[in-house]
Order: sequence, then structure tokens, then C-alpha cells
Amino acid sequence: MRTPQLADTAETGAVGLENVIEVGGLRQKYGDFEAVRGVSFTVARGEVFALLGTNGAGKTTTMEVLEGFTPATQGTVRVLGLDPVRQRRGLRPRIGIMLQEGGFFGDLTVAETVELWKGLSEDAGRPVTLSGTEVPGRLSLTGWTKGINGATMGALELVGLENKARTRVKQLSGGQKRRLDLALAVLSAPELLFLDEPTTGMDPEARRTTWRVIEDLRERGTTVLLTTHYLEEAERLASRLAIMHEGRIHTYGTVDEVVSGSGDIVSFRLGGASRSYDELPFLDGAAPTLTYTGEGTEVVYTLTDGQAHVRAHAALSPLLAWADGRGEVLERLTVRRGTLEDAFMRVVGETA
Ligand SMILES: Nc1ncnc2c1ncn2[C@@H]1O[C@H](COP(=O)(O)OP(=O)(O)OP(=O)(O)O)[C@@H](O)[C@H]1O
Repeated sequence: MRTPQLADTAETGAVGLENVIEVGGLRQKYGDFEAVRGVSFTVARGEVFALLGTNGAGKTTTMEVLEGFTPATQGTVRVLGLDPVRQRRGLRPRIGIMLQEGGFFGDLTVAETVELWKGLSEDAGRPVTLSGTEVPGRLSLTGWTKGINGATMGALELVGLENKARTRVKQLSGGQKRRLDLALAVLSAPELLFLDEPTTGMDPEARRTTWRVIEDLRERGTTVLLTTHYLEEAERLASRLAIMHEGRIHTYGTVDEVVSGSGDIVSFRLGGASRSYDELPFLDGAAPTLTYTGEGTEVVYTLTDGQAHVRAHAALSPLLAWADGRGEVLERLTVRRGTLEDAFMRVVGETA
């Protein structure tokens, strides 16, 4: 992790690789409201980059600018070397988009929806060349359902919807609609895939199926920009990630860099009456955070050098001396490495 707060022109970048996405100082306004406030990052070819963040952080807005739906209010944006708005026609056939809320015709069946989408993709300038070898994932392309094109069945098998081919879209569950969205997004084997909260509403099994699809795509060299609220999803899929809050990127880097930036967490509980903050010692310069509960006081320290879990005795010695001197019991004393969730909560806490 390079810096906790990026300047408008700073970049997150993987050095030496071809950048498929380049965003510099992006600002995006809705009327007077600035939803994105100077965001810069790059996504290298073949990587999965995750945009994490709080609700309303500006993730979807950023995606929509990159997808060419709306011009940037300010800043530079290049996608596959192109201006996504001015050169949308050239870009569109090379990208796949899974919107946060896909719009379907409810009366069409699942298979008809895929057929319609293929037709639209062809109209966009590139014949869809879906075949057994070109579809990402492990497909059998059985095409067993009479009258349904093998490629269509292949796309549905990819996301586990082959048994729903003849079901009307309006009869699908929310998670099944997300899977159909994903099938459409990967239909033309895009170079670059935008996935906006791809697994929201999916059950754990469907989520894992989707992760495997994304991992297959990654192995085949597809570049993926994804937004998610599931930290586990980002940890599993992303080579790099950024955490956004209130229109800005606050933290970015590889998962390891971001996690190590969240330091080590020391926690314990003091029983009895509530305590005051100034009773407790600092640890490695860190002040404690106290939360009063009915059962006692929960105390948490965040040690930023990230080594406390390795040399716990040294890190804890001022605390142990304090407890011994006062006859205090440190209930459930734990020292652990910070997690992505800790990094996320720190971003939110720092700016609260
Ligand atoms: N069309 C719009 N008109 C006005 N404000 C908008 C519009 N779309 C989004 N916003 C506002 O812009 C901000 C960023 O929204 P955005 O959808 O980009 O956030 P997000 O990070 O994707 O959030 P979430 O995780 O909740 O989906 C929010 O405050 C939202 O209310």
C-alpha cells in the first residue's frame, strides 16, 4: 500500500504491464453533487481489479464512465486505449458488461434472451463467435434442448442455468437473473469484463460457481474490473483492489499490501465497571478504542507496524505491566493480523 489518501493525479498501477484501463483525476457530477472526487487507477491486462467501498462511494458511477454510458465531468479515461464515449462503437464489441441491475424482457424465455443479446451484439459490429473452444469455462455444449442453439445452451451451462432455458425471465429468482446477466456479459468472449456486484443475491453455491467462471476467465487472459461488497470475493479473485469512500480511493494495492496496511489488532475485555480511555497505556504509540457493553469494556488497539503478531510479548509488555500493577484481568486477550475487513473499517472510521 503506497499512501492512505491519493492525490487527484496519483495512480495505482502495476509497473511494466500494458494498461487496459487508465483513469486519471476522474471527477463525476450529478447536478451539483460530486459523486466521484478525483479518482485515479490503472488496470493491467489480464488482472482482476476490485473496487470495494461503502454504499454510495462512487463505484458504479466510475464503472459507468468507463463503460461509456456517460462522459466524465473531469479527468482522463482510456479503456483499451480508446475514449469510451467518443469511440464507443469500436470499444463496445471488445467489452462485456454486467450491470448492477440488468434490464430484461420478463416475457422472453432465458434462451430467447440469450438469442436476442447475441443479435444485439452482432448489430454492435462483431459477429458472435461463441463455440466450444471460445466460450470461457468448461463447457460441454450439448445443445440437448431441442430447438435451442448449442452456443446458447453453452452460455447457460456456464452459469448453471441450462435447466431454465425455457423458463420465462420474470419467473427467475434474483440470483438466477444475476447468473443470466453474467452469461450475457461473457457471451462474446470479451477482452475486458465489467462486473458490477456480480454475486449480489446469489446463494453461496451460485456465488462459488460465479467465482469459478471469473477464475476461468482470468486464466484465459480476460481483464476484469469488478465491484463487490463481499470482501471474501475480492480476496479470492482480485490481484489488486481499491477501497472507495465518499467519491475517493482511500487505500489500494495488492490484497496483501492492503491487509498488511491494516496492521495488527490487539483486543481484550475488562470486566466490571466501565473504564476511561486515559487509564490504559499506549501500545507502540497507538491509543486504545473502548466500547462499553453490559458485560464490561471491550478494548481494541490497532498497531500499524504489523509486527505485533510476530513479537506479541514485546508489543504487549506495557499492557501486561499495566494489568499486573492494577490487578486487572485481560479477558480473552488476542493478538491477530488485521484483515481486509479491518482495512475497510479503518477507511470508514478515519473519514467518519
Ligand atoms: N443518476 C444519479 N443522479 C443523482 N445522484 C446519483 C445518481 N446516481 C448515483 N448518484 C449518487 O452518487 C453517489 C454514488 O453512487 P454510486 O451508485 O456510484 O455508488 P456505489 O459506490 O456504486 O454504491 P453502492 O455500493 O450502494 O451500489 C451516491 O451518493 C448516489 O446517490
